[in-house]
Amino acid sequence: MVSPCIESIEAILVDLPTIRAHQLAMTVMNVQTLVIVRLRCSDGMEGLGEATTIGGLSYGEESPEGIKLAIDTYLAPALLGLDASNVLAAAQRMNRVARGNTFAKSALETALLDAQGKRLGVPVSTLLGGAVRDAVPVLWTLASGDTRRDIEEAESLLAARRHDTFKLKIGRRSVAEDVAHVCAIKEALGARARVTVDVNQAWSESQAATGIARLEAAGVDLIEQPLPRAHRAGMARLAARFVVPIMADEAVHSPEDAMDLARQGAADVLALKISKSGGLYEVLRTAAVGDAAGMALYGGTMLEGSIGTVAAAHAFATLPRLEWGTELFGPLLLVDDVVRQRPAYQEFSMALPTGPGLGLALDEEKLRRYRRDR
Ligand SMILES: O=C(O)C[C@H]1C=CC(=O)O1
Ligand SMILES: [Mn+2]
Repeated sequence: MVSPCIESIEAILVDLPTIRAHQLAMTVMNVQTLVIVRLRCSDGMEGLGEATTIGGLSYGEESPEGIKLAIDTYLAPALLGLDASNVLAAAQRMNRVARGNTFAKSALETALLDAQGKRLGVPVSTLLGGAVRDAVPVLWTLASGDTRRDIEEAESLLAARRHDTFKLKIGRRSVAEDVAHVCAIKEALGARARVTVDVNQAWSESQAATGIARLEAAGVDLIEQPLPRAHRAGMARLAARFVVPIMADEAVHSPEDAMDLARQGAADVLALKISKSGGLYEVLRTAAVGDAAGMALYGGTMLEGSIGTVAAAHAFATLPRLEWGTELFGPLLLVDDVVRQRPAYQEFSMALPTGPGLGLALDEEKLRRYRRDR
């Protein structure tokens, strides 16, 4: 059998407005930029991939423009001509030509997996060993910046049975203001919803000690990345001090990070993201280390559109234990997308598409409409 080879790779910047302002500790988003990867193979198969960041360069080291540059200039030329059906060999080549740049690598690996799944007529989750669930639980992030509006949003999503867990983005305002905001929302929702917070590294250890004590007393269920990512010893002291679980997000990018966090007792829960890990295989390796160390797992997002979100869902659907569910709501934050059918959300979950590959098809007209270089 002749192996199909990788013939061309395109990285396209797509700008999509959000349904409302999304306020995080480090930025306010009104638009999300998707880097859409289109990978064509010599057997006619086409694979799709996606990478996003949050607020350009304000969240992490990669930006949409930088991801496109890394793909166009370094990663795509290194992949052209390789066997399109050997995803791990392609990943190894990418790691040889570029350090880091995990978001770009994740988008390319996703496109290879999508093409390979279509080639074999099976979903991406089947390529990864098989899905153990056909839907993943999905929470919603309340981040309008306004307490009353957040409560209304939560009430309507609870009534629609779309979400029953809400993550609040804090760390923009003072600890006292943030705590008051969270407590008001938790009090309004009571036992009907789980409430978690994401501080996105914004607190010092003493601010965290004060803030978490109050949030724990108010019944908040989970505290995400309260301290800067390098401050693992501080995270370990917080994890030992409080009963409410502490989750690592920015602090965990790799299996080695997961191992070190486990050794230090610096997190009870790990937020997994295909973008941080550099792809689906690597996020599952990170998950395996955390799981083996007794840490609970959570499927995270970089607020991707449908393509990146569904890719992550295929990986998370294969995890034996996914105690904290996922936050794969990215497509719901966008007014539109570049696929023909967006993933379906109901009964507090997102259903995994069942078609070959990712199970998604590009909407050419929408791609033309929203691409930056139109
Ligand atoms: O977890 C993050 O830090 C990023 C992201 C996930 C949900 C959300 O609203 O922002
Ligand atoms: Mn986070």
